[in-house]
Formats: sequence, C-alpha cells, structure tokens
Amino acid sequence: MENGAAQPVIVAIDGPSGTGKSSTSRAVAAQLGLSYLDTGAQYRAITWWMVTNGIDIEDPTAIAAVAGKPEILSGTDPAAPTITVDGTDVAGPIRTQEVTAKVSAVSAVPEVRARITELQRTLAASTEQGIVVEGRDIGTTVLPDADLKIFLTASPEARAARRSGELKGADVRSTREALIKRDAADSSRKTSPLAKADDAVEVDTTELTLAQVIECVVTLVEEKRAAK
Ligand SMILES: Nc1ncnc2c1ncn2[C@@H]1O[C@H](COP(=O)(O)OP(=O)(O)O)[C@@H](O)[C@H]1O
Ligand SMILES: Nc1ccn([C@@H]2O[C@H](COP(=O)(O)OP(=O)(O)O)[C@@H](O)[C@H]2O)c(=O)n1
Repeated sequence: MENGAAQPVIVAIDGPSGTGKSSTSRAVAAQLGLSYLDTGAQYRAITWWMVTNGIDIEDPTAIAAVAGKPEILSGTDPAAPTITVDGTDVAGPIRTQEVTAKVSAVSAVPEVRARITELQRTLAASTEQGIVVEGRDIGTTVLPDADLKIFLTASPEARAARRSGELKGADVRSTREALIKRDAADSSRKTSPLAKADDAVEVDTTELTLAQVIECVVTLVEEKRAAK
C-alpha cells in the first residue's frame, strides 16, 4: 500500500468515432471516482461558436484569427458532464449534423488545437483523484505521460450501426460513409492527427459488449493504480 494520499491517475482513451470512447470513459470514471473529460465536445463547442458567428469554415486563417475568443468550460463530473460556451449550455446544439460535418475542418486548425489542448492540460492537472480523458490525440500529444493509454477500435460496420442506433432515422450506409470521411480527415491532418500512441493498449470492441469493454479498462486502471 502507498503512503499518504493516493497519486492521481491519468487515463487517456483515444480512437475513431463509434468505438465506445465516451460511454466507456464515463462509466470507468464513475466506477473509479475519477473525473471525466470529453475532448470531442470541446472541439464541437468551438465549431458551434464558429458556425453561430458566421465564420467561414473553409478559411483556416479566419478560424485561427478568432480561435481565442470563445470561453469554453467543461464540467468533469462523469455523472453529469457539462459544456458551455460563453456561459451558454451547448450540450444539445453541438450534436447537430451541421456541427458534426464541420468539426474536422475546425479542429485541424493549429491555433484551435493549441487553445483546446491548453484547456485539457489545465483540467487534467487540477484533478485530485485523477481523470479519464477521451479523444483522438490524448495519448500522443495532450497527455503523453498518462499512466494508462487505451486505443479503442471497431469495424466501420459496427461503428456505423451503433451511431445510427443513436441518431434515430439515420440509415447505416450514409452514417458509415460520414464516419469514414471524418476518420480520414482526422487521421490525415498535419497537427496531432488521430493516432495510436506507441505505448497504448489497443482494444478491438467489435465483438465486445459495452460492459466487457468497461470491465477490461477498469481492470487495466486498477492494475496501474496498484503499481503506483
Ligand atoms: N461495445 C459496444 N457494443 C455495443 N454498443 C456500444 C459499444 N460501445 C459503445 N456502444 C454504443 O455505441 C454508441 C457510440 O458510443 P460512444 O461511446 O459515443 O462512442 P465514441 O465516443 O467512440 O464515438 C453509443 O450508443 C454506445 O452506447
Ligand atoms: N482530441 C480530439 C477530440 C476530437 N477531435 C475532433 O472532434 C470531432 C468530434 O469528436 P467526438 O469525439 O465528439 O466525435 P464522436 O466520435 O463522438 O462522433 C472529431 O471528429 C475530431 O475532428 C479532435 O480533433 N481531437
């Protein structure tokens, strides 16, 4: 057993859309008494602000010029995560098809990434028990010294089926095409693309239930905690 207070544990969970990052990260954080940060929600929030303020999404220079303007706040309680922009609750508006279609272009702009990465590092450094941070570049760029890095994968078919199950009325084929397009944009951008860190544990969730993925990650975190 360790002496004194336990060291905070930092967990990075990355992977493409629909692999189970959000559901797994939230549940793991809740079970282990850790904070939870959905970094995709932050990129969606800044994209929502750009759209709402009429910024041309095709113009990286215009995006860069205003990247510092919106104040983005993330609440990290896994039981009730929150996201606000300049004091407005944007949890609903950031999930629209319009924001989803535009988020990859906005999040590819280096000034946007620098801004959001700083917010993420500040939040991670301020937790007492530790935090589960999920996204695309957490293990590679945001928190390269994380105690545990997980990279979730799943077949495009499984991911599309999961996503279209959420978006009522969306057909699996067009959801699959949109996912593949977003993966390609996120993986090919110059600044911190979607990538597996060399020291990440890869978990293919295609044939696993959500409960099995959660259990697998909880076990890995507990092992890391015990070794600290
Ligand atoms: N292993 C799994 N098996 C079946 N459904 C899953 C699994 N993991 C997640 N889901 C479901 O798939 C959807 C997308 O999961 P989510 O956690 O939002 O993925 P991501 O954050 O990677 O985009 C959710 O409805 C979730 O409940
Ligand atoms: N760490 C991160 C997280 C998200 N993102 C961007 O934000 C988008 C939305 O992320 P998300 O996690 O909400 O996406 P879903 O997988 O939930 O659909 C991604 O497609 C990326 O363009 C990023 O660039 N870096």
